[in-house]
Amino acid sequence: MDKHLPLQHVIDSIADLIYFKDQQSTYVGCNQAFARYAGLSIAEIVGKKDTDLPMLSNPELFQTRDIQVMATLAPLITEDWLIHQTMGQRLYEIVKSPFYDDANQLCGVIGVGRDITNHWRIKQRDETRQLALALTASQAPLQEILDAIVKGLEAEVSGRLCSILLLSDDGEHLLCGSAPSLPDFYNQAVHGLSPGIGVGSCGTAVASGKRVIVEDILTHPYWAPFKALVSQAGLAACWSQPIFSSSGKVLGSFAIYHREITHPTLEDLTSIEQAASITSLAIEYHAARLSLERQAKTDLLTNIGNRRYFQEHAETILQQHAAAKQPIALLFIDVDFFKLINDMFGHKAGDDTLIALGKYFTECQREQDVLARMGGEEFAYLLPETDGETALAFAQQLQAGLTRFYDQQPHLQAKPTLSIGVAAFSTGCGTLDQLLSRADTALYEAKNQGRNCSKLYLPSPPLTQPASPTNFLQ
Ligand SMILES: Nc1nc2c(ncn2[C@@H]2O[C@H](COP(=O)(O)OP(=O)(O)OP(=O)(O)O)[C@@H](O)[C@H]2O)c(=O)[nH]1
Repeated sequence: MDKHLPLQHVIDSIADLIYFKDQQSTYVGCNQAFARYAGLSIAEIVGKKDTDLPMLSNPELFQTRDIQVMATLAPLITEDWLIHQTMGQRLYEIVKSPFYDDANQLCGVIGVGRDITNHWRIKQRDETRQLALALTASQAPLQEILDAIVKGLEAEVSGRLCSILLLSDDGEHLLCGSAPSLPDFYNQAVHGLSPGIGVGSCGTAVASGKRVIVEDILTHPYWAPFKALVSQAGLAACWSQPIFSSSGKVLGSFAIYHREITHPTLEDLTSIEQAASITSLAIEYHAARLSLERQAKTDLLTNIGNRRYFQEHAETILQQHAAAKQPIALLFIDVDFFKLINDMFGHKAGDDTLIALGKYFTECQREQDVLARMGGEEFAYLLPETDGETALAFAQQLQAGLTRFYDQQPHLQAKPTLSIGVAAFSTGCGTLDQLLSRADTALYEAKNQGRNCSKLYLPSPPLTQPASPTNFLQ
């Protein structure tokens, strides 16, 4: 090997960008990599200043740094975005050092720039992942987590617009999960579309379970039905990755759009895959949490709300009624002689009766009512915007309709009657405990009166006459 290779030949073999400037910040030389990046020849670069080069968005800053390096005689390391004609913006770590001639006199600045875009993108993606995990662990709303993932992916590469579409539970529709940078009219048009081959990149990705790369939307058959829409939104490319659950079910799609016709790099493909995988984790965790919450508030036997569910809802509704001074009522329902059913037919028959009653109460429930199994053979209804008399009428209807319901349940061995205590606050004012306690008092009265009836709690009237021995004698 030639020990005296010319310097130019040596530096041309280096992939980093290398350049030399004189004390006036005028280029005196560079390597081929630098010239290629600038889109000029080395000869064209020599004699130019930073302001003459197309790759710098802030050339004045670069010249100021040259002056700083020459004044301090110390190297300066910075990270800067440079504009590339075809690759867009790239992040470079630039090391500027003072440059000395043969006589060891300062004669300018030498700079070496290394492309650290991919390294930065990985770091950026890792931060997005950490943020999404932290938000998920802190039980943040799903919307907030999806927005964080989308914004993190957008920040990775300038010009990207990301979106998450979620597949509805019935698998029939695409629902907008997060797309903060896409125009509202576009999101509204996509929301509710049915996935299918040829329904844009995302509809196709969801339907096929495969990644769909469309580099030029306007010429691609998958986008034919949406040309006017994407033109209006100014979108040119869309790469879409299906989001899979841990069991392999498609949950939706993660998409990256560009405003110019754009081919994905390997790094882009890794990026979209990782975004889809962290999105899947957030969606599944959220669904598991919702399911746990639902289970914690559901009575396992009858599948209606339990006491915890009732209390949470009732407290809030009561407060709203008190503020609006609206009437509100409560029905406390107890199955008559239920112990006898267990004793005569066995526990399973008792369970079947409770399940059937849960179904009956659900059928009779109005949309605004809160129904729950309070424990054992006790059920309750909270009846918003209902006064005592109306609630009593509803309780009586429940009892009257029961025979018809039982007629449709031939499998039931035991068909017991109900006793119902009714209580109401005419202006919504009072605590839930007070309302429950009054309904319980009324229920006690119904039981005492022979069961199979409803009683409305009436506060005892104040005594107008003191009791006298004559009264007792009567
Ligand atoms: N099968 C079944 N029985 C239950 C369940 N929960 C509570 N029970 C039974 O329900 C019965 C309630 O009995 P009691 O409170 O004495 O009331 P009752 O027999 O309905 O009599 P009255 O309320 O006075 O009409 C008890 O025997 C409990 O064991 C359940 O989930 N399934």
